Amino acid sequence: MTLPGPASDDHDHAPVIVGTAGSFARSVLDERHPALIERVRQATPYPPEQQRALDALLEEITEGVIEPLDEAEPGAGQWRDEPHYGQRWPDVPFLWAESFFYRKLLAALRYFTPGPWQGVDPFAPFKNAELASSKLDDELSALDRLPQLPSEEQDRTLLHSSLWGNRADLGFQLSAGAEGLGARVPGLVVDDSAELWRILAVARPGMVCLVADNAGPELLPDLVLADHLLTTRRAASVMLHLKPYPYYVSDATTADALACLDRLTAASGHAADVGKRLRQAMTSGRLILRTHPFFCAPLPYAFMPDDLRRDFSTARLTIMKGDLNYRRLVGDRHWPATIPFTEVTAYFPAAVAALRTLKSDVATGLAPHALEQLDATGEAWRTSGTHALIQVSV
Ligand SMILES: O=P(O)(O)OC[C@H]1O[C@](O)(CO)[C@@H](O)[C@@H]1O
Repeated sequence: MTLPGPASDDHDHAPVIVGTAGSFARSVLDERHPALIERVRQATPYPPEQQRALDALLEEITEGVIEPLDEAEPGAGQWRDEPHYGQRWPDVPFLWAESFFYRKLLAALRYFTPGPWQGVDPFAPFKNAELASSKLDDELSALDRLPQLPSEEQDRTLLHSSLWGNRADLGFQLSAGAEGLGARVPGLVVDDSAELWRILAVARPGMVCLVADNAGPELLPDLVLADHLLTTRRAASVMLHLKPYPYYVSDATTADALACLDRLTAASGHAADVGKRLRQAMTSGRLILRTHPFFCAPLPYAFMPDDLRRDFSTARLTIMKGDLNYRRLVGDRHWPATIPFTEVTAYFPAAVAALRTLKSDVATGLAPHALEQLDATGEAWRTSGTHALIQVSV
């Protein structure tokens, strides 16, 4: 999974994000990852072997250098030729370091090793607690008011619930701590939603790819949006791309998608109707699940493999959810924030939309005056999850 050469000259110009001292990336590596190891230990009574492996991982990420996976680890071959071994974690690309951390965490917990712990999602206790929360009951009941809204308002409401659902990521909440998440800033940093609806307003609807991000409170509104696209005939089918294994704490896997469907069908009113329709859509092939291994790769989408490129190229529109997908879509670099979104996504094989709350340093496609205003606030608008955007490139 070595990063191939730059896709274009532009990729040479903006520095790749690494864990520079004092940076946001560094706080993730130094604070969030050790805290996550502790949370995982507390959530599940792992036996001594796994406890020792967690100790070793903690020591490696805090005091050591990056070590390859053990040769006996299933799938180790895919990570054999990486160029970053022997370096300190903050000194390599942040995107790579985070991705490899999650892979090593799963190796320590024997997630891929045949035996009693194979396939046990270490983040399931957190995901389950979120999905069971009564706050979600209220949000699902609120859907009953949807049919009374004018159709444009329905579109906007469901698109924005899916967008803001992205704040509900458990890794992010780990560092938000007791103060909780800052208040949302209502106006979007960029709003290309009119273009998004225009792309989907065609006589013969096509397939829409929805690249999911977090499970539970984000995936539920994503599924409701998928149902809305199908029922309003903006999409003939929806291909829902999920993670093939647990990743970035709350990222959605197939098990999480099925749990969300159950949560919908077990609700009442409109939510239950959505759940039933989506179950039918799955059995009839109009809601298609995919778990391509590339969704857990430490690479930008510019380096996606041909089969995934084919899926995206046959879609009328691909909707990328969340911050990590955004970093992978535009490249995890210190871009000038005013560089056009269309320029950094020019390699993408068809229309693509990003629905993201801002939770890392990357920003593109901002109008110069918007950037000035944001910087003038003195707030951490890039990383605090208080701001959001909808960007589209055709
Ligand atoms: O769930 P999301 O929106 O992809 O956000 C995950 C984000 O969490 C981080 O891992 C740390 O903030 C980011 O680097 C990443 O982009």
